Amino acid sequence: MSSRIVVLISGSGSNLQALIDAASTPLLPAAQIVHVISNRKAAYGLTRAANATPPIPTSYHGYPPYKTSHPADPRGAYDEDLAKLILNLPEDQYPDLIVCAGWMHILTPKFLEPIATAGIPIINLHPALPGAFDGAGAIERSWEAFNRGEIAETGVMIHYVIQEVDRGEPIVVKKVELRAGESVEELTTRIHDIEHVAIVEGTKLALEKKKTGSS
Ligand SMILES: Nc1nc2c(c(=O)[nH]1)N[C@@H](CN(C=O)c1ccc(C(=O)N[C@@H](CCC(=O)O)C(=O)O)cc1)CN2
Ligand SMILES: NCC(=O)N[C@@H]1O[C@H](COP(=O)([O-])[O-])[C@@H](O)[C@H]1O
Repeated sequence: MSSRIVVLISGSGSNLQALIDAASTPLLPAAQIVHVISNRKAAYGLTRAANATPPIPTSYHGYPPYKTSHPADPRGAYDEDLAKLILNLPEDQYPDLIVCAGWMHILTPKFLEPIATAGIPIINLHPALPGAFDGAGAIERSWEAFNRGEIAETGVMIHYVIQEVDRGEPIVVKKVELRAGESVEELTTRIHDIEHVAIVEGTKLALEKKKTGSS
């Protein structure tokens, strides 16, 4: 029986593509990407899902309308509906695991709590080492810190998602050495290549941990 993975994206989807390519191979055995959700309509990751064989169902769940429809708590209402979207997926798309793969939206308890109640772990890819450069723009900030002489290495991690952003238990941590004279673009390319390996490894481990009850 294949494990079912729902992937949340916001952009190009190169990490989603790594998961698509690895699913049901020895890199990620007995697993399938069953649904992709983007908070940005133009995310190329939605095209990657549509172009997969077989095509992967997708949803666009945009935030802007909630600013007017729910002025008191747009983020909470958005997150509540995102949880309902996932929990109401048909049986063959109901996830064993949710993977944030370049998902650029901070998730509140209005999402985290119903998903936790349903027993669905959430993991996230973050291009930094545990406890460093939490939040968006981590690659750029680590490059700047290196060039200020503050750090000598950065990294990529896959971690469980908790309310405190990027502070969930790490599953995979890969260190990345920083190189004098390297541009931020060159560093970004190196880090992206490492991300594509880490996200497959982390997803495999998270599914194994769920099966053995150790997550
Ligand atoms: N509760 C949690 N939510 C999220 C986590 C997490 O660990 N706990 N991980 C992030 C992913 N992420 C870094 O890995 C991250 C992404 C985006 C942001 C952020 O500041 N987002 C802004 C909007 C930015 C934009 O739209 O460009 C926001 O949500 O207001 C921080 C961290 C996913 N969520
Ligand atoms: N805090 C999370 C974060 O910053 N994630 C970043 O989003 C990119 C998504 O790329 P992709 O859409 O090509 O997978 C990733 O490369 C990662 O560095």
